[in-house]
Amino acid sequence: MSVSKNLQNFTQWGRKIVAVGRNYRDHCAELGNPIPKSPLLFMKPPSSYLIEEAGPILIPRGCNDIHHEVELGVVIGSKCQDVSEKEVLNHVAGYALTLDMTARDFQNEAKAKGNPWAMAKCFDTALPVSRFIALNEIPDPGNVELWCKVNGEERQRGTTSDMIFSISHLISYISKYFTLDEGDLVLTGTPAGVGPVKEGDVLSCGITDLIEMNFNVKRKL
Ligand SMILES: O=C([O-])CC(=O)C(=O)O
Ligand SMILES: [Mg+2]
Repeated sequence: MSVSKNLQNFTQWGRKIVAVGRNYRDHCAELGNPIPKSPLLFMKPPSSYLIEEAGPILIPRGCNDIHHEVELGVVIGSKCQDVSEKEVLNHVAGYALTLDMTARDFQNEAKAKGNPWAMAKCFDTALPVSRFIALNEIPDPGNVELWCKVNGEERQRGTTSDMIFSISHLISYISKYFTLDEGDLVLTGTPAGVGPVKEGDVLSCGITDLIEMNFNVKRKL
């Protein structure tokens, strides 16, 4: 599809972000979570976007266990409402490399109490994001290798071919319940290897042979 209205700047559109959790078996196993029978969805706000030039990832106040989760993001190019799996790729404008930063201690507390995950997932700088990646740069989104390093040491390496629910399935499923609009972003879940970063660390992640991004980590004062 053609990319309209300067979608390259999708982070400035202020559009919604739908995140998928537990979409890789190895990540479900490492956190002791069951394999979902249907996609597990949560939201992140546009205020959590962090581009590389904008400064460090800020550990939220009171958080003592913030985790990296490298994920492939899908940028929606046109309205999706009850879209079939076959039609999904006609509505995709491009991609982005993302980090679904997670305050794991806040999330564990929320899980134990049966509460929502907003405090764990929505804080400022919780969504480091790359430049817009055009469709032709990722010819097969079902076979993309993602990696993540902390201070140069590899922590995550996985491929989107290991997703439990494919990108087509995820976007079709979401669109049956709520409308996705041009400029929205869908985070597709993280492979295994999630773990903590601390103040002073450098967090790097990439898509093999395509893109890399680096962020300093600081504590919010
Ligand atoms: O916090 C979690 O483990 C759920 C999640 O976002 C993911 O699997 O990517
Ligand atoms: Mg995630």
